Amino acid sequence: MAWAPDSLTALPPPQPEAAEKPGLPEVRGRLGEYASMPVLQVLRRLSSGPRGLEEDTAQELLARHGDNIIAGSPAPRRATRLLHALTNPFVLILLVLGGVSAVLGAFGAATVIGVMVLISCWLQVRQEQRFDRVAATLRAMVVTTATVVRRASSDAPPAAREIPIDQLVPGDIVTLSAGDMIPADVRLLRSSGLTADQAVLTGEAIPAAKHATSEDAVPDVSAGGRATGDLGTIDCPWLCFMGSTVTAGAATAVVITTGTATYFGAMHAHLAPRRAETAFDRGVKGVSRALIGLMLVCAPLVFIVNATVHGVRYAALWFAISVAVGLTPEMLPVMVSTALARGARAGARHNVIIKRLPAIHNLGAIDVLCTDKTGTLTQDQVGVDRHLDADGHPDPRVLRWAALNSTMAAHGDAAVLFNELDEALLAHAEQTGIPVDDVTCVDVIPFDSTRRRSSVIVRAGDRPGTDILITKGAAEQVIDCCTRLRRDDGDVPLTEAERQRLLEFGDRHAADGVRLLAVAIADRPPRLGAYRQTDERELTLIGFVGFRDRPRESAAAAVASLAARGVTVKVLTGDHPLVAARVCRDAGIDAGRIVLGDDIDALGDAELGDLADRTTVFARIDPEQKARIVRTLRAAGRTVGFLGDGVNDSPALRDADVGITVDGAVAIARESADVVLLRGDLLSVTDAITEGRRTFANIKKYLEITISSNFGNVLSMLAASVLLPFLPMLPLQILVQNLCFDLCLLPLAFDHVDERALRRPRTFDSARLTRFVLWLGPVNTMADLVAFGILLHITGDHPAPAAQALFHTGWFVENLLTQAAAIHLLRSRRLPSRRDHAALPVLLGTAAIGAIAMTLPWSPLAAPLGMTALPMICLLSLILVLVLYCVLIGAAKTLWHRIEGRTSAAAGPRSDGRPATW
Ligand SMILES: Nc1ncnc2c1ncn2[C@@H]1O[C@H](COP(=O)(O)OP(=O)(O)OP(=O)(O)O)[C@@H](O)[C@H]1O
Repeated sequence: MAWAPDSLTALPPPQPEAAEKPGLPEVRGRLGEYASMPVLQVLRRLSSGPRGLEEDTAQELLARHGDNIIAGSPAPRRATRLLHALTNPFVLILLVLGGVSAVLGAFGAATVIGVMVLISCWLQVRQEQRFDRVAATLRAMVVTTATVVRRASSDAPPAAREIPIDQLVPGDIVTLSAGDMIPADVRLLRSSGLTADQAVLTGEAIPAAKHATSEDAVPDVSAGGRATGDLGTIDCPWLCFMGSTVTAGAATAVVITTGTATYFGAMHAHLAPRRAETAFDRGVKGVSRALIGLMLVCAPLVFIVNATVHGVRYAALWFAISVAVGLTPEMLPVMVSTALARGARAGARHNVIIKRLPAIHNLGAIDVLCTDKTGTLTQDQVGVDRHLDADGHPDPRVLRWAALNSTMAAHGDAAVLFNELDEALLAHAEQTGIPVDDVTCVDVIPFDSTRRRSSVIVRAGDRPGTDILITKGAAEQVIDCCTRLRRDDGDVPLTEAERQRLLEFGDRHAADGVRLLAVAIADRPPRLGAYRQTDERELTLIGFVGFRDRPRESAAAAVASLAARGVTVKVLTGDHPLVAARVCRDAGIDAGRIVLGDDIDALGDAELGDLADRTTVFARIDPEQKARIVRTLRAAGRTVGFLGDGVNDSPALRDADVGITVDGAVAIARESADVVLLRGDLLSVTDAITEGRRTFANIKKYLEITISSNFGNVLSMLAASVLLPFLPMLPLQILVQNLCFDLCLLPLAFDHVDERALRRPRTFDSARLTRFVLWLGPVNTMADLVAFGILLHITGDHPAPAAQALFHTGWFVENLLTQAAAIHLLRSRRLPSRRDHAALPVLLGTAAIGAIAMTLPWSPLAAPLGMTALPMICLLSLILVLVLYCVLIGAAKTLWHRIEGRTSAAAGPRSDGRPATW
């Protein structure tokens, strides 16, 4: 199913002018009209021309048409958010329990439950609003732009410049090249080898060929009996549509419609969200379901035991309801969104922009990072190092042909493909004074990562009547198309032995870290029709140009730090295997046996998954092979991050658990990625992963502490039901205590995290969480049982109702104090110390619980809550129980980590980087 690019959809509310949304038939009709007109008429209708709009006119048009955005996703109103919060399963459970309490006449309990619902919903609405604001701010830092040709005034020359795509207006002239997002619905004016990925609208993965009609030709609408409306469809070759992307080639086009009036705007409601459910969503859902299950088992059990032992059904029911409320983690959604928003803000401080907030969890869980080579392991400062003839002698003529190929790639005013190699060639040609403007361009067969070569066809003034085809590209790929070889004394046939020699020559340079492009040419008779890839044959090889890109100094340290964090780095490159090996060596990566793209096509998914697990470097792979490697690694149970910045990386960026790109990446890479690094090196990825783990560690802490503590309480209540002749705590008191505990746990989202928790990939593991709760919950109960014994001993002489009030108050105080202590004792692997202590918000939260416990029984609220002041002896005894609890829980936790550590060690070393459970 198609997905919608973020920069077009996740936008602020629509402007009034853009609010009227035409339907699909209307949009198609309008596009069909434009498609059926000659180009000049299209330009006249839009009051535009090939020199572009004047800036003032563009501003007027912007005011009239509104921003070029899709008015489909206004921020939900507060009431909608509130409704959403009310339908959260935890809140629904509370509402049901509150309703039942009210029907049974327990108005106090119903009121406290109502307060809990209100607080939980209010916090959730507020937190969601903050969450959206953080997400919008971060997205705004990754602006997608379009290249537009405009004039400052009517007599000023046209100038091309980048503007945010939301500023485009009908009539704007835009230039498109590989990797660009098509920013509006456009009619092509000129094009060269253009193909567009329209999957966003059609779901069809194979790019569609697009071309302009000749300048003033009226498209033949009668051909095939096509009505005007049909021309407004996706299939129309001279229209390109907002949201699709240029996969190859280049074009100049005029904007026909923008924003909601585009095809994409009309379709938007029917498009799928950006991504399906993530591992994080599934994890939160799984834990929520487990908690609801626990509550559904425990609460009836408490009711049955109480009703059987004491026979008081109503009281037992209220009590069971309160237990159920206590077990419901209604603050979980608030906690999760608070932690994610904090993580995203912290990431931004490290120059890491997290475009989709739930991706933070997946960042922390990454155990394999697949990366391309240029810009991550190298500095992306490519320079021409050598230019050699076919015999390996320096030859400036080869440089000139190669530079001509690069210059002509800038065909008309649109760059067909202009990557770092072309840039380096042109810079070098300029420096050395080699002329590259003495020919005219006839056609371009653009570069693509599967062919790994690009061709241009030129005419030179001194060779009238001949088209010269110039091809440059990966040595093997160009040599494959050659039948002759240029020598000083003339061209000779390319024999098999020569072919082998040339390939070995290429390998020798590659082993030295030099990217070698072969350059070949051929004369062709002039023709009217376009040139195609099949014309790249029977060429004459004239030589090679070699490039160097210095290794990034930080790469080795970054790779080592990723390894120390349990993340295996794999390099997926379209480059030569020996260049890849050299770059890896410089970056401290042991390349091992390098696997080539051609070797994996015959493999089934399972075989490839296995091979990918064992392989560090894949070379000469095309974009689909990159994506397939990522998919098979995921299918084999790995959590895969993919770091890339090119057009050829976008399928893999989308298929990875977390797509990571850099700020200077092509638009489609930035659209496909979840995370954008403002500083493009691997060290930023380490920062991003660490932030992901920190966020997840805090969510995990919240779950461990709240569930183990509540579970311990349930066990204590069951024990009390059997041992005591009365309920151990009043239902209302359970609810108040639960409310205090829940609120004081929220600051855990801002807590410090133990360095050890950041060392390994982490992911949701319900089984381990269950073991943790089953191990530590009963320790909680042990302390409670001691407290029960002491309280029974103290209350022995008192008359019954007063004794019960004292008992209830005593356990209320003891329970709150032990819960506050549990936050500090369980929040980290280590026991609290000066080096490892809670963050200030957590300290304040627990201080608040302590203060509530120590003041409530003496406050005016004591009587309504059925509490009484505690005698000093009782208080001191409870403090002793608290000390006992701290010793027990500290020992139990240390033992737990030891046993779990041993179990994981017995299960095998984790040098493979597989995610550790928490
Ligand atoms: N502009 C170009 N013209 C001709 N050939 C090129 C050009 N750019 C790259 N090539 C050739 O195509 C090969 C693959 O390039 P591609 O850009 O697909 O690799 P990549 O996976 O992006 O590489 P990296 O890992 O360095 O980012 C290069 O090794 C080179 O031989």
